[in-house]
Amino acid sequence: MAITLIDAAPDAAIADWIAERLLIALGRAAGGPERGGIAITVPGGTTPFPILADLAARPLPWERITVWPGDDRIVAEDHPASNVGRIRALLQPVGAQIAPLAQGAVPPRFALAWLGMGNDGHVASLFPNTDPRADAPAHVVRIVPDPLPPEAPFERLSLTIPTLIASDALLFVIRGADKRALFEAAASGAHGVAAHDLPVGRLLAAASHAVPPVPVTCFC
Ligand SMILES: O=C1O[C@H](COP(=O)(O)O)[C@@H](O)[C@H](O)[C@H]1O
Repeated sequence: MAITLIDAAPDAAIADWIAERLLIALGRAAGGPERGGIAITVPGGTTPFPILADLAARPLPWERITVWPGDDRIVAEDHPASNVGRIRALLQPVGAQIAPLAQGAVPPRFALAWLGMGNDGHVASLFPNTDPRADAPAHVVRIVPDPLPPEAPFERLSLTIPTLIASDALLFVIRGADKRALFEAAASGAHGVAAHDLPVGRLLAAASHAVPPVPVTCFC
């Protein structure tokens, strides 16, 4: 599997990596059918926002970038738990187009699908008990986590594994030794079926089986 693990890096170094990938993707898109535009997806939760703030301060051509949340909590945009509200607050002022999730929406191919991961191995809002599996649709789904995560006890909207692997590259940014161990287990299967069967494991497996395989980088 084409997975590159990069040891815990400061937010600025991760922002450097992302900015470089965005510029490469924008260069490829110039003159293409999307008239030079690209779409990316970014995570919610806590980890991404300092990195997004760093990126927003950089002179990127944000007006050519459409940003989709990878998942969201079903709350008003001005609620502190709204991923799209926090993403919009940072990136709309610098010119990015923001695409709030809507149930049934079909996302574009992403130049970069940036993800976090929960302690339970959830990615986007695909939780172990509620992730649509073999029949996962290629559109945004509504999910009721079971149990509701105490830190954000809301119903969710989420991209699915088929929509996430319709990307040129996957990026994970995760923090902490426990999450790193879980990610490595999911990637290698070394801890058996359980880690592979988590949403993160199934996403990594789908990325590796895609044609061509989707490259994965993890800052962890
Ligand atoms: O609920 C969520 O949690 C995960 C992980 O968040 P973090 O706070 O541990 O970084 C996140 O990736 C997801 O987008 C979010 O909605």
